[in-house]
Amino acid sequence: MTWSEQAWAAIEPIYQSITEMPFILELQEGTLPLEKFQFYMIQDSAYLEHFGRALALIGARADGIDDALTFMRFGENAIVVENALHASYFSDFGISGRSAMEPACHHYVHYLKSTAALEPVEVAMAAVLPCFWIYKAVGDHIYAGQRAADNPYRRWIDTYAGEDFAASVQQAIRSCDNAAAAATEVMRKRMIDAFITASRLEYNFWDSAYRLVRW
Ligand SMILES: Cc1ncc(CN)c(N)n1
Repeated sequence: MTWSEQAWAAIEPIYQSITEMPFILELQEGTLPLEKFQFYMIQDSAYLEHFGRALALIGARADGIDDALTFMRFGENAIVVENALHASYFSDFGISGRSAMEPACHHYVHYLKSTAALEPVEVAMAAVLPCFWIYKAVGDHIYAGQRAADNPYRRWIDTYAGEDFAASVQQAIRSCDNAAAAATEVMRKRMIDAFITASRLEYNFWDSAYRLVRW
């Protein structure tokens, strides 16, 4: 079993819970209240900036030049491309300006940045992997099950179910598998733990948006 197969098996129950969350079910149906999507988008815009910074830091700390380039590009992509998507969503969904991070976003961002700065780089790579892999799996899941022809959230769904994102996800999985193959058993276990923690924080992020959790 590869490290990534083991890691996914470890978060399978978390992933199942994510697919059953009201936020995801209502996004798929197109019935998610606008206020909850706006809350999510505003928080996600802040998240993406700091996610990008964490990725660039992992790139700077990566052992090989290929991983360095890969993660620096991921970092650039998170900030430039996804922020641009959010900018257009902001006008489509009547959101203006930026706002402070609420607890779930704050917790997730600071977990990723402290892991990227202070933990071994392979653990940091594993910590950012759910941000790729879970979004791809959820995007595909929603895409496959959607019925509403006029779903207002269609563009969000298409982004994460799309081919461009799929290529980045495969690359992120490969980097983790390569790092794990060269690591000790103890380090592989630490990588799995980081993957599980970040998956829980993905769950929290959607759950808090649905419940509009503020400080
Ligand atoms: C919270 C979160 N996690 C992951 C992704 C996908 N990059 C995102 N946009 N937002």
